[in-house]
Formats: sequence, C-alpha cells, structure tokens
Amino acid sequence: MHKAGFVNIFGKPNAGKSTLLNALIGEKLAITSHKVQTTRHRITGIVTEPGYQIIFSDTPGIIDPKYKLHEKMMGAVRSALEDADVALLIADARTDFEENVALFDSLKLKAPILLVLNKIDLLPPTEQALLQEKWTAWGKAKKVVAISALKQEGIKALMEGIVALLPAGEAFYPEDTLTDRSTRFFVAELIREKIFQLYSEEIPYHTAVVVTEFKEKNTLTKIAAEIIVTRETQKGIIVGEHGKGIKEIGSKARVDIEQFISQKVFLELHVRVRGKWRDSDLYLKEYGY
Ligand SMILES: Nc1nc2c(ncn2[C@@H]2O[C@H](COP(=O)(O)OP(=O)(O)OP(=O)(O)O)[C@@H](O)[C@H]2O)c(=O)[nH]1
Repeated sequence: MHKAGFVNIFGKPNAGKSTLLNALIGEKLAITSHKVQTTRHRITGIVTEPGYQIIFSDTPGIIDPKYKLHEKMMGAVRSALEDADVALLIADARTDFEENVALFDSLKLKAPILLVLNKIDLLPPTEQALLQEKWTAWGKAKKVVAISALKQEGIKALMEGIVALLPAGEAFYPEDTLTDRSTRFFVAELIREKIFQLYSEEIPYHTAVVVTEFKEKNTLTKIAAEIIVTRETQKGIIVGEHGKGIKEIGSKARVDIEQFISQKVFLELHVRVRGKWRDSDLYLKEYGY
C-alpha cells in the first residue's frame, strides 16, 4: 500500500522547527538562527521513497500578532493546521512543559499527533526520561520521540513514526520534487538569514529581502536583491562603515547561494527604506507575505 500525506511542524518560536525540517529532508531548505521568529512563511519540503511521499511544512513559531506581518505569519500556521494529515508538535526539551502543553492544547488538532522532544543533546539522560514520561502521560500524542535536530539524532525513529501514521494514497508530486517554493524565494531567504545571524536586536525584525533580478548566464548567475528596512538609521547600520556590513552579508550569502544553485553567483545588494512595510498590505504582498 502506497502512502502519502501532509506532515506539518508546529511549535513555539525557537523550538527547532526549521532545523528539524532540514534534518528530515536532508537539505538546507529552511533558514535558521538562534533568534526567534526567523521563519515567516510556510516552507514545504518533499521526501519521496518507494513506498511513500511526505510533504513536510515548517511553519512560523506561534505568537500573538503585533503587526500585519505577524498576522500573515499566523495565517500560514492556520492553513497548516487545517491540512495536516499528521502533526509534528515540537518542544524544546529545556522549555516549560506546562506552557508547551497549553499551546498544543489550544491548537485543537484533529490530525494524529507525534510529539517531538527536541534539543535532548542539551539535557542529562535522567531528565530526558522523566520528560518523556510526562509527555506520554499528556495522552494526546500517538508517540513521543526524543531527538536532536541539530545533531541529527533520533531522526530515523521519528521518520518511522511518521510513516506509520501516514494515510494511504498516491504521490502528490513527481518523485524528483524537493519543494514547492521558487529558487528566487530561497535566495531571498538565504540573504535574510545572514541579516538574522549578523545583526543583533531589532534590525532583523524590521527587514525584508526581495530578489529584483535573477539572470542565468553560461558560467554564472547574476542576482540583484533589495534589503528593505523601516528607518534610515537601520540602513546606515546594515550598510556599515565603508560598506563593510553589506559586503559581509553579500559574501556570506553568495557562498550559500552558490551551493544551493550549484553555480557561480554575482550578487548585488541594495538597501531601501520603506517606513511601514510591516503594516502595509501592498508592501507585504510585494515582499511575498
Ligand atoms: N543544541 C541544539 N540546538 C538546536 C537543536 N535544534 C535546533 N537548535 C538551535 O535552536 C535555534 C532555533 O532553531 P530553528 O530551527 O531556527 O527554530 P524555529 O523553531 O524554526 O524558530 P522560529 O523561526 O523562531 O519559529 C538555532 O540556533 C538552532 O541551531 C538541537 O537539537 N540541539
């Protein structure tokens, strides 16, 4: 019997959802950083094996919306709640058990649940066993699996648990499909990731990235992108003294983009100020939210 279905990942910000998606897919599709709310979209990654196809979705961490951007992010979570065949609820093993329970209960999921206890590499084994018992006693998960998404431990057992819960069905996508997102989308995400990794405090949360040009030539791909911020001062910080900041974003992003598209890249970055982009439907649409 062939199996196929949508397996959606939910959890608090920073629980490790994107790291888990990448570990399950075996490719870097979702960007990560140690800051919360790195993920803003629903990102799909597809695994096809002889007996099954799984369409995984990473979702933004669940928060109370403060900007229209946040509302769009939570819209992505809602759509994922509705179409899940299997729900992966991921909890950072070091965070508060009750808070995670409250969040997971509030989702009112109808799909079968797999509870994923992540970051166990940071926990003594005795604590891990206790926590695993607590989650089993919660009673709503078909299975509790302890993993380290970062160290890729426990992923095989998790995969087996997922396949067991998958409904019968034909594949939704051709077997060589890795994702439903465009290359441009991933290029913008890789640039955005560098901003999350290189700048502290509020800058990343005021930033969007749009690819304005993507031209494949014989030996190299020419890419131009705009980094959108909300204030002139932020532009100054991103550009940096003598352009040092933007050069660093550019050279780090270029290395990753070249690896992603397997071609040499010429990357041109510009910074643009757009006062209220996070609250403007027009700009949010233009920037892909
Ligand atoms: N030690 C350890 N760190 C991890 C593990 N999984 C994820 N992390 C780290 O936790 C941080 C957050 O990981 P992400 O995958 O970006 O988390 P997320 O849940 O997608 O975060 P949002 O985008 O805020 O929703 C990153 O610094 C990861 O490297 C793990 O198993 N062990």
